[in-house]
Amino acid sequence: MSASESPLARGNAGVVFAKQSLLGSILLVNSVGDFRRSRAFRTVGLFAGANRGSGVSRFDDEYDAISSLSATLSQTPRGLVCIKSTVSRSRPITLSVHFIQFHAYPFARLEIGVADVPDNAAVTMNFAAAEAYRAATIFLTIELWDMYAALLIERNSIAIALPKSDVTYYPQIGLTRSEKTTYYKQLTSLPYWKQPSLIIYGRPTRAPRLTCSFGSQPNKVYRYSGTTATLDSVDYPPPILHIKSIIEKILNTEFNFVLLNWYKNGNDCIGEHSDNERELKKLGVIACVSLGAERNFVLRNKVERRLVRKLALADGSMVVMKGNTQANWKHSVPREKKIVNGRISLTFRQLV
Ligand SMILES: O=C(O)CCC(=O)C(=O)O
Ligand SMILES: [Fe+2]
Repeated sequence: MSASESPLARGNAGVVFAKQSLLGSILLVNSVGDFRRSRAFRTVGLFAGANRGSGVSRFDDEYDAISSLSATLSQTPRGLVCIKSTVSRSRPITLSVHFIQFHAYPFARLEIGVADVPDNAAVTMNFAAAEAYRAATIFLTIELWDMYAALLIERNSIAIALPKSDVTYYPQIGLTRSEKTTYYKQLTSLPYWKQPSLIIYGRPTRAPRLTCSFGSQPNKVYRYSGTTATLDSVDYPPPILHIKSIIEKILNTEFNFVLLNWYKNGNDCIGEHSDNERELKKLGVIACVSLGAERNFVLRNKVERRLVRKLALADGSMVVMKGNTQANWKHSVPREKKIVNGRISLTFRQLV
């Protein structure tokens, strides 16, 4: 079907379901046919395709190449519900159809299946058969996709074995390559960045990095190292909202404050400290998402000073500190003169 024949172009295809999910916007259209790229119909598709095997993968790295979307929604024997979705692309390649089957309410067991089908394989969207349970099923399925994504991200996480601490490294939180670069760019162009002044050993000092902060409660202030982070805005900029919603799903917790650090190059850094201010919830969670250049994150035991663990924080990764980590360990992002590119860290916190 050529683009001009596309149902969307003819205006007779409608969105039957759209939801912002852990994986981006999920969209089902009520007709098989060409899927035209437009702002209103952003990301389509789930999991299949290019980065298969890398954990959570999505189409949008390649979505210029996507030409059509179709999906099958059907109830299989034995009460299984199965959803298949496939996206055809302009380039002839083998597509993957990924489907989830859940065996029994309330989904004691979740099975993920992957099968390759030839490009442009005829796939029907059988809404007639699906009508009765369509809405509920789609909703549940998307919840399941989210669970699956969280599961994959969780499965790929690395518990950092350090005494008296609870530190986990998530190599990727599921952002696409293009999200990582656009979010970095969008965040660097925020108007709020400033160089905080800190009191270090009683002396006022300019911090070797830029910061800004956002939170849900306008009157909250957050003091650290002798400075006060007042909220720059109670409106989280869109990239932060997206990242916040992703990590809240992965970690199954909520954050009401985020402090951003922008290290313009390897000369910028943050000295050893622990985040144990009284404004922070006792034994709360601090989740630190990285965008941009890879930097080392160094944990050092407060008593056994030679006990040190260095983590390289990749673009799109997250390190999570919980429990008594702050009580027993300090962390820093040391100067690394050779690094020319910038990095932003988003440190999500829980203020009381
Ligand atoms: O940039 C980082 O990864 C760490 C930032 C940090 O420790 C903080 O803001 O408290
Ligand atoms: Fe910190």
